[in-house]
Amino acid sequence: MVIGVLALQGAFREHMKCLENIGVQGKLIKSNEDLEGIDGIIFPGGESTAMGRILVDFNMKETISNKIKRGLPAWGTCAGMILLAKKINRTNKGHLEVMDIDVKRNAYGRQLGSFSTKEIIPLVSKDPIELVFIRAPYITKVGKNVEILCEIDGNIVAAKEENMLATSFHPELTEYEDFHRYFIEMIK
Ligand SMILES: NC(=O)CC[C@H](N)C(=O)O
Repeated sequence: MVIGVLALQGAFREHMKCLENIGVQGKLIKSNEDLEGIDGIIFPGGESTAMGRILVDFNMKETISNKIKRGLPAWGTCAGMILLAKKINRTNKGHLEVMDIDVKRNAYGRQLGSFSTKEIIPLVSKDPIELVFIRAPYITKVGKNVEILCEIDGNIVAAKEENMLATSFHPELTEYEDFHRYFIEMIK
């Protein structure tokens, strides 16, 4: 199994390390050609506007969006979740626009709104795992096929829809690999 990690900007190295830790081969994705031969793709945290613009500049936006719509498993963490969302901040605009969620950017405020917490996420881990939120978004609305995996203080921070997974937080920045294992199980 080979998991692509979008490597245009943001915390892609951390996701590569987590994949290595669980014995899964990662592949840095910097062009459409790199998309060949991958079994899934991860969109890391970073700046969604920057990543979205580079996807357009590199002519990757439609290619990736179509692959996900045709079933390529995809997981977005923080900015990566924003890339997947159909709607951002109640506009009708997104980036890849593949997952039936509306997201609010910088939902906890900007840098000062960053925090971490330990939670049990029933479908993902039986023990509490650390969730790290950095200038994080959250989901404000989900479509009928979206399964909510985690809510904190009434805000949706993790969800799944068919072949897609979205987390407001950064599992790649913690020692907990439960979400990476969960994503791999989604693919198997
Ligand atoms: N840690 C992150 O990925 C921050 C996301 C960033 N605030 C954005 O809106 O794109």
